[in-house]
Amino acid sequence: MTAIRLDAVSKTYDGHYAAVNEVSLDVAAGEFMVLLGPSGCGKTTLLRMIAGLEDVSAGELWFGRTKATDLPPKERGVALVFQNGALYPNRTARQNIMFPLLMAGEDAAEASAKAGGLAKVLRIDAALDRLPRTLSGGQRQRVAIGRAIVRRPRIFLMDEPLSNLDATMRTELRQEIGAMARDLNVTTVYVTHDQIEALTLADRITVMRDGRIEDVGTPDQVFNDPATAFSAGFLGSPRINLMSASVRVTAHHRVSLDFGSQSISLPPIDRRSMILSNHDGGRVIVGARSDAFTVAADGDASEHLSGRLRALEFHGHQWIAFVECGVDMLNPDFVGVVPTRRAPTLGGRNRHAAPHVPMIKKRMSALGAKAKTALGRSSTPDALEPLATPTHRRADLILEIDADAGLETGTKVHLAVDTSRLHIFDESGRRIDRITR
Ligand SMILES: Nc1ncnc2c1ncn2[C@@H]1O[C@H](COP(=O)(O)OP(=O)(O)OP(=O)(O)O)[C@@H](O)[C@H]1O
Repeated sequence: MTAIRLDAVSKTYDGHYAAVNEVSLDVAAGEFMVLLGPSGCGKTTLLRMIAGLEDVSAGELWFGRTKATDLPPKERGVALVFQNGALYPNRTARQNIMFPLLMAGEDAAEASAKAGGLAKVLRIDAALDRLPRTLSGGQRQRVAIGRAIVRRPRIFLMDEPLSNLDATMRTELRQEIGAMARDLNVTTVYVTHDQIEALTLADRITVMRDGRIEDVGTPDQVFNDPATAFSAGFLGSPRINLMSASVRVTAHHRVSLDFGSQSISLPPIDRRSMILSNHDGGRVIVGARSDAFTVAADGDASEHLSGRLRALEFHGHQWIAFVECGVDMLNPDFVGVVPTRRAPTLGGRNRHAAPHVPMIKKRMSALGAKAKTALGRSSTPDALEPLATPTHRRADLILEIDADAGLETGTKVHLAVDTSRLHIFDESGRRIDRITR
C-alpha cells in the first residue's frame, strides 16, 4: 500500500492555461479517493499526472517516501483503467487478464490461476474463455479492470470506468469495484462526475472546480457539512437552495438573516451568531436542503418562511415542491466563480484564484468592510478583492416533500426552518464558520 501526496501540483497548457492549479492533496495508503467535479474541472489531468502520462508543470508528487514527480510511468507501479478499457480482441478474457503477468515472466499456470481468482471477485468467471466481442460492455470493463489490477499495482487509477455502461450494469459494477478495492486494499483514485458513484464508493471525496480543490472529506462530511456553496450544490438532488440574505443584528445581539420581505433569526447559542454579529449589513448565502424545512401549520413555528406552492412534481418515490417565497436564489455553479483560469504566478498565489478555507477570515473582514461601506464609512481597498458577482434570481425554493403532505398547488405554505441545518457561506461561497475535518 502506498500513500500519494500532491504538493501544490499544477498543470498548465500553452504556458498560461491552468488545467490543474496548485492542488495539494494527501491520499492515505489503501484509501479509496474519488475526484468529483463537473466536466473540464481537471480531474483527468490530475489522474494522468499521477500515472505519469502528463508532466507536472509545477509542484511535487510523492508516492510514500519516493519523489514521483519525474518518475517514468513504468517505474510508478500504477495501473489505470479508462472509460473504455481496450482489450486484445483475439485473446480470451482469461488471456487478457493474464497478459501482464506473462509479460512480467510469470509462470503460465500461476498466471491463469490468478486470473481465475480475480474473475471470481469481478463475477466474470463464467465468461473467462470467451473473446471480447462476445462479452457485454460491463463484462469487457470487468476484464479491463482485472487486467489492470492483476499485477497488484501500488496505486490503482480509474477514470470514469462506468460511464459507458447502462444504469443497471453501472450499479452492479460499482458494487463490485467497491468490494474489490476493499478486498485488495490498494490505494485507489477514481474520477467521476457522478455524485452517486462518489458517495457510494469513496472513503473520501475531493470536489474539484476550475482546476482547484473546493472540498475534501468523507461522503458524510462533504454532503452534510460542505466547505463551499459549490460543493453543497454539486451533491444532492434536488440541489441545495442557495438563498441570498443580508445580516441584521437586532436587540441583544440576536442575528437575523433577511431575505427581503421575510427573515429568520439564529438562536444566540448558535456559534454562527457570534461570527455574524460583527457583520451587521453584510451579505451572506444561506444554503438549505429539504431536510432544513418542515411544512408547518399557519404560524406554528417561530422560524419559518412563507410562500405559495407554485408547482408539485411527482418523481416516483418523492414529490418535489416549488415554493415561491420571493427570495433571491443563487446558482451554485456561479457562486465565487473565478473569472479566468490563469497559471499560478511564481512565488505567489494567483490573485484571481478562488479563496481557500483559511481565507475565510479575510473574507469575513471583506464582509465587515462592505457593512462599513453600507454605513457610510470607507473600506480598505485590499479588503474588497474582486469577487465575481453571483447571479441573483428571484426563483422558487425547491424541496422534497412526503407524498402524504396533502398539499395543493396555488395554496400558501409555511416552511418551518431548522436553523441548525442551514449552511451559511460568505459571498465568495466559503463557509463562514470554520470546517473541522
Ligand atoms: N492537452 C491539452 N491541451 C490543452 N488543454 C487541455 C489538454 N487536456 C486537457 N485540457 C483542458 O484542461 C481542462 C481540464 O481537462 P480535464 O480533462 O482534466 O477535465 P475533467 O474534469 O477530467 O473533464 P471531463 O469530466 O469532461 O473528462 C479542460 O478545460 C481541458 O479542455
